[in-house]
Amino acid sequence: MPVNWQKVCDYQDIIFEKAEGIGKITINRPEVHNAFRPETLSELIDAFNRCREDPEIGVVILTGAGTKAFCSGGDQRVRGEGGYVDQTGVPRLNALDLQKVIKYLPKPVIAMVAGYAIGGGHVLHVLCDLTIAADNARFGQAGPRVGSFDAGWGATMLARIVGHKKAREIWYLCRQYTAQEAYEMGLVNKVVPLEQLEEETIKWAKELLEKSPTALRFLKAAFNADTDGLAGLQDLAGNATMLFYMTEEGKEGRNAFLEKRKPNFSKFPRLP
Ligand SMILES: CC(C)(COP(=O)(O)OP(=O)(O)OC[C@H]1O[C@@H](n2cnc3c(N)ncnc32)[C@H](O)[C@@H]1OP(=O)(O)O)[C@@H](O)C(=O)NCCC(=O)NCCSC(=O)CCC(=O)c1ccccc1C(=O)O
Repeated sequence: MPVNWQKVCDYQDIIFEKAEGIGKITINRPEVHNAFRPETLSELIDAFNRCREDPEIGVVILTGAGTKAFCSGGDQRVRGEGGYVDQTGVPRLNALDLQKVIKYLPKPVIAMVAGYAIGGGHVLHVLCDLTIAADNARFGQAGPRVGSFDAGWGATMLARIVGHKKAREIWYLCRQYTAQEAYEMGLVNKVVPLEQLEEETIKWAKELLEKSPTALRFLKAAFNADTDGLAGLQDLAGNATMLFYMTEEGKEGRNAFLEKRKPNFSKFPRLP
């Protein structure tokens, strides 16, 4: 059954739609294989933040317009000195800000990849929770060929996923890998014929929507905490605080303060 996507709001470089609990964000610059410029990244960050705020959305799909590319990374035409130059003349590296937003969105993000996922575009799919690839997908890094590198999550998360030897090969040699090769190295979750890509991705999204949102939220935070040191722990701990605020024990502390009495925590069990 096809999903009846409804546009959420207007953007210049992206399309943001939602339906049936799923947010779908599409990089819409097919003339440059969906390369991103600073404005694209600002819009993506805005759309992801809206997904975070929207209680109707439980899963987000990130994709690229057309069948030729998911995303080919930074738009080399606007690369200046010190970053990618926006329309006001300011050089930016705001792909890094988008990476944080995807990684810390407390909802699963699925990369739906047809065609090229290259350079900074490849890093985006690496940071998504899951990747569903069409059989025409091609994956790779391009930095050392074009005088760039992502020595943050772009390198280190990739190594966590495919292992150090393979990650070094991918980054140092800038080769491209087929969808099947990416599947075999654990870089994508499923490969399907191009014409089934959206149907299969929606199937995975709906399966996620049947699961406990709090369980998924904590699992995502735990996977982040494993790699992100104190920042990851801060996020995991924030989720724990959110849950604690929902308990009677948590509420007793607040109520006692507001009622100007001593809190009575004696009724709460000290479980083993
Ligand atoms: C993806 C290709 C291998 C596809 O090749 P092919 O099918 O032959 O198509 P083309 O004819 O090359 O491309 C069609 C059309 O698109 C234009 N185009 C493609 N990619 C880009 C791009 N990245 N920027 C600008 N334009 C692009 C291409 O010129 C064609 O247009 P015409 O008008 O027809 O000429 C191949 O396209 C390819 O290799 N593309 C470039 C890949 C690449 O080098 N990407 C950049 C890597 S570096 C990067 O992404 C860093 C950005 C980043 O995220 C980052 C990292 C670390 C810190 C901070 C940041 C940050 O904030 O940005």
